Amino acid sequence: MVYTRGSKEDYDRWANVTGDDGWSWNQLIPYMKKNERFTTPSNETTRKFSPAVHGFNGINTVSLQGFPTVIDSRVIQTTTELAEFPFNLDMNSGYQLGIGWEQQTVKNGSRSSSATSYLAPQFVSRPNLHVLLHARVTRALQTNSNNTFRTVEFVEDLGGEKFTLTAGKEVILSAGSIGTPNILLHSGIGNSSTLSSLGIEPVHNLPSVGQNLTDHALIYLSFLVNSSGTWEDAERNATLAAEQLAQWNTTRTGPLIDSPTPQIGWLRVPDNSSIFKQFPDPAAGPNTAHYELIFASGLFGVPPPTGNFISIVPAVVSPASRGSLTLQSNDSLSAPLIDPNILGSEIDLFIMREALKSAFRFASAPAWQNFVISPFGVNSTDSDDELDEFIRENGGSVFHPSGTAKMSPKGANWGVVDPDLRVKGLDGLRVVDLSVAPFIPAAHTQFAAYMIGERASDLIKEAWGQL
Ligand SMILES: Cc1cc2nc3c(=O)[nH]c(=O)nc-3n(C[C@H](O)[C@H](O)[C@H](O)COP(=O)(O)OP(=O)(O)OC[C@H]3O[C@@H](n4cnc5c(N)ncnc54)[C@H](O)[C@@H]3O)c2cc1C
Repeated sequence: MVYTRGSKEDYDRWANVTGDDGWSWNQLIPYMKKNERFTTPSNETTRKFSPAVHGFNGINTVSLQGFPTVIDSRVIQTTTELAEFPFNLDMNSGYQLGIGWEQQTVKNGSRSSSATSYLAPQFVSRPNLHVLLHARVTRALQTNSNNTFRTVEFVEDLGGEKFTLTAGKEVILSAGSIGTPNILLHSGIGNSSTLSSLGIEPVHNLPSVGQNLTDHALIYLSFLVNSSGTWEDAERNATLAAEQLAQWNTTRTGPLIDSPTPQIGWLRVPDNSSIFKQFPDPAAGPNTAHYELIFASGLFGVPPPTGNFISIVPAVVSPASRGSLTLQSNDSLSAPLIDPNILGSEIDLFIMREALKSAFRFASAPAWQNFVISPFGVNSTDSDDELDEFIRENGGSVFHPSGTAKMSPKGANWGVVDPDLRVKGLDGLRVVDLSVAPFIPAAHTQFAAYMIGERASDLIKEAWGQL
């Protein structure tokens, strides 16, 4: 439900690297507005966002926090106390740096998603749209000639009969950053020699398929606090939890109407950090975050038997590390091998360590006096080695896999799709999902997925003379 766009520089980098200005921030603005229906809770004023940068008539609802938490005023007060954490009225303006109110894809207290927006009942009932439930695509197949892939093979029961469908115009593959390269590889589209060694007939040599897997790493960092009113109250009290759920079920009010993160920060390590002597800056530009701080009034995961907690969760948002997705067998229903390689690059570990220290500094501002007791499970005085151990023991993913079928300029000998999202060198097959992102944006990634979908719909209409 976290709705963040990233920086203008993130998308301008897409445009630069693909040679297609249509992927730049300014060119994507109409799609941002087409996607977004910004709504404000009735008690809200403009003090939490900038109306100028939002769409109010789109399809997917974006809103602001609707229920207060015990951290709200303290987070905002800290932005007036520590200069390194400036307030940013609207992190979705294209300039993301600073601390501000989170925007969330929530409509009237419930999650707004592609299922409730683009596939809402009035759309899913269109006569020219057929949704097959429980169907799993196994491969794209050649249709007529070598270079044309307009046929899709799928099963309805795992291991059951295989069916095929052939599209009149083209096939749009939208299986996500894991599913899409998995299907392409089983179709013989990938690194030909690797596919041969697995017993898959190589059909089209595209070594970049499954490479460039990029994700955001996080650490669930919590602090013991001297306060009630955090999630743990309901987690340890079944009656209170049942009351909150009943309130949400009956009136869509109460603490369960929001995403868990009322504020977010986007920050950079200092430009003169020693690490930049060894590594280039992985961010898209000087106004793009290296790391994020995610604020929450509770501990993520199962809480210990006693104590109340808040979280300041650091995440590395412009990572240099790249993982990969490969196959373990030629069985198109077997799971792929995923190597996330999170924090695999030394600079990502450095940034995560600095982000942890930044979270400690944030929690030591005067605003948190007599509230924060101590970090939980780690000490702010720990050495770099101890922090690295804490990171390695507790690191995880923000669940933003991207880039495994990345775009490259037309004619490039690397990449998987052209800037119009057609698979390089093939006819009839287009990829429309986050796998085409050449770089992961410094943002939670649903927005980028929506932008790819919105622009793709125009590219497809244009290709078929319907724009
Ligand atoms: C737990 C979690 C929390 C997240 N929270 C946020 C958040 O708060 N904010 C945010 O911005 N982003 C969030 N994200 C990230 C965001 O959901 C993704 O970046 C986004 O959904 C990617 O869109 P996509 O279209 O590329 O892929 P997906 O949304 O993954 O869509 C791919 C679809 O293809 C289907 N599929 C895959 N393989 C096959 C196959 N072989 N046959 C048929 N169908 C197939 C899948 O079932 C899926 O429905 C979260 C992700 C996760 C997992």
